[in-house]
Amino acid sequence: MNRIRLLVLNAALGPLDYRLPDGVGAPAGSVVIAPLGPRKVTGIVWDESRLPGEDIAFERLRPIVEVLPVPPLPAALRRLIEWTADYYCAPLASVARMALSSGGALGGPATMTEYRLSGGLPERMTAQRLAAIEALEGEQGTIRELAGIAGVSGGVLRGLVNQGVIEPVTVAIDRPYPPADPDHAPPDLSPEQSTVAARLIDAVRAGAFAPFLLDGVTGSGKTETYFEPVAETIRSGKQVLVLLPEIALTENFLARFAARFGAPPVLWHSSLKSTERRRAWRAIADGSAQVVVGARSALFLPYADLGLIVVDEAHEVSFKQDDGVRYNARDVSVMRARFEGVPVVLASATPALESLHMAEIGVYEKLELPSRFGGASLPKVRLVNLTEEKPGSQRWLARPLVDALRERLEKGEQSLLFLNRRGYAPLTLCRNCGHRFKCPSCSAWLVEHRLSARLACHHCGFETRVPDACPECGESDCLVACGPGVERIADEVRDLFPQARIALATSDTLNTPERAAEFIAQAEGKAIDIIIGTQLVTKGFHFPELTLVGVVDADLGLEGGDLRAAERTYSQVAQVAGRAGRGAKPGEVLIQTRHPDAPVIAALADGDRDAFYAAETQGRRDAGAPPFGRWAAIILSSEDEREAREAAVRLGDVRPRLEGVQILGPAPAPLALLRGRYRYRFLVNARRSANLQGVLRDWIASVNFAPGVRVGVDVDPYSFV
Ligand SMILES: Nc1ncnc2c1ncn2[C@@H]1O[C@H](COP(=O)(O)OP(=O)(O)OP(=O)(O)O)[C@@H](O)[C@H]1O
Ligand SMILES: [Zn+2]
Repeated sequence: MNRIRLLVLNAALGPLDYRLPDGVGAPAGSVVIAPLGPRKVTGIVWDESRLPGEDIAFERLRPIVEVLPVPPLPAALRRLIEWTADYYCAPLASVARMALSSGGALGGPATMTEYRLSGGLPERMTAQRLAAIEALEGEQGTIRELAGIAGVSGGVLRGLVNQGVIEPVTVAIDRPYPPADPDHAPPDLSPEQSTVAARLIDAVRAGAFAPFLLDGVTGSGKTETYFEPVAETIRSGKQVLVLLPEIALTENFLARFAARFGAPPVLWHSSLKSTERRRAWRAIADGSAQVVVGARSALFLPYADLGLIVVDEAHEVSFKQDDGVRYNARDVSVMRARFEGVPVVLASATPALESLHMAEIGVYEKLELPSRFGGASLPKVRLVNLTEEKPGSQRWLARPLVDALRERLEKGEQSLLFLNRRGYAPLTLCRNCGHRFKCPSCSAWLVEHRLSARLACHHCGFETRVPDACPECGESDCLVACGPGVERIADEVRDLFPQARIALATSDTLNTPERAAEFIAQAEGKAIDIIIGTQLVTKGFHFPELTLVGVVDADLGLEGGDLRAAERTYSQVAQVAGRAGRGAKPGEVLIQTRHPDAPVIAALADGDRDAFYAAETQGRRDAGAPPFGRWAAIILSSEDEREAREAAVRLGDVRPRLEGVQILGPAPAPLALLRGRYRYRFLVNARRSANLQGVLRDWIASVNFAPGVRVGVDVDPYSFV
């Protein structure tokens, strides 16, 4: 049959049928270009039975324009796309788009011109030319790259090209990646690690769906351990996907990976250059990319032959995507493994409650690494009660923490201060008239960044110079910073210890892989005494000389009515605490708090993870919260506040009244204005047995919204703003 059904990559369009020109084959999954009115669209040939469409007579169908030269998306990936769209109430096209996230790659193989020495000599030899020719011996690259190597201008080299001294060569753009060697440098695993590795290797060999929770304390060597099943997968010729929560972590990971396997893995993240993105996409799709390390967006790529998925730091909230398709990469990973029929490993020292629950009910197999590698012990934790030990005015470090820092400085050991707040101060106001600096397009305060002399909105990216005078009353020298951010803590530390070498580690300072690498090198090389950082430094890093961790404000995360506030606080503090004492010297953790009796703080002080999870589990059970019940949020937004409100009221008027489904709202969202859009919110709490997605879909479909209204559905929401 040369009739095909296309999933067109445009969320506003339904499936469309086309005709295949004679002699053209396009099995399901093929990526094609098709005419649409006067335009052309990209589409994916979809299984007709799974995508109901209109019945249009064959004669009326238009022929497609061409089949793109890429492998068809495999069936397992098509099933994953369907599942994700269905579960997260997202348009199929929006999910499918994530699989085709390199426009360049879809064009097929391409070539470029590189240059190398031809062996000839110039008519007139100059000292500069001679030096360039010597430097380029054995090199090949673009004129730009060669100019860099030879330390001359491109003009000099082009002169040599004209004289035939340097010759052009045509090469494929997508050079193959250097192969990883599974037996390059295997470590000696501890007995504990070996047991876990052996179990995972068995699962790789079995080649069937098997979800694992790798629950190992900080510093237990989870990475070293899961590298063994990675090696086994490479041996079998299949591909591995390792998901990491943050690009800042990848530098560290890449170095360890290269040490173990003799070559770097293939990287995937949103800030890849388009040529790298193209090269990676094609290698993933043709199966030559052995190990892909990426952010959550790597999850939807068209792996030719996946053999294993690892989600490292699986508890991390950044696996949850909060715009576009709102999905949780941790959960979708498990689904992908299921459709692919391969093992998946969720690794963490502080697993999400949902993951632990799955292990408890026997769905995930739990593998444990209960002790640190190499005999290191877990750090001692001490609470600093801020209601008793008050820091001075405009100061945030209490006496015990200052003393502990001093002690480390005297001993030449490293400390880390953690405060999850970028910038200098979260709020700036005018002493004269009380004016507070607000974002013009969000209901949020502007955060002062002193390093860049700016006031910035952390929600929409709006930035403005710090003014000399108050824009409201015109008074100068009257602006006051309220509360601390990491930059302000750094000032305080500088004040206390002028001789200390200090490093700020935030997404503002470590915003490129080079800067992250430099920071790691300095910290490992003992060139830093005190690190002051945000959540960026809470995980993954291994600095053997670091013996003190100070949590500046453990209560910060508990503010705001977030469903997971306690869990997030627990994991953040436990993770950052886990950076202390990983080497030979024991570590100590000081937690500053105003609520030493709050269950989560007490559990952290006692190192009693089980008690914390037990209490948290009970709380969730009582509230019908996940994993015992289900949550979803609906957010209606519009640039016009009245339009948004009216849409919310109309949707509220037709709310379904069903057994086991409770609907709260509409109410203005806590972030009532975001990026210039007014937002109203419903929260839906359903029993596990209810068909939550079906209810949401029918309900939303029953209202015709004004064109300016956007309807966002967030299934299993993390952020309640
Ligand atoms: N078998 C081993 N042989 C040699 N070194 C090891 C071994 N296992 C772990 N290590 C080293 O111990 C340190 C801690 O390991 P790793 O960073 O993998 O721990 P982790 O469990 O991922 O910790 P976290 O959850 O805190 O990030 C690393 O420097 C690692 O190289
Ligand atoms: Zn803003």
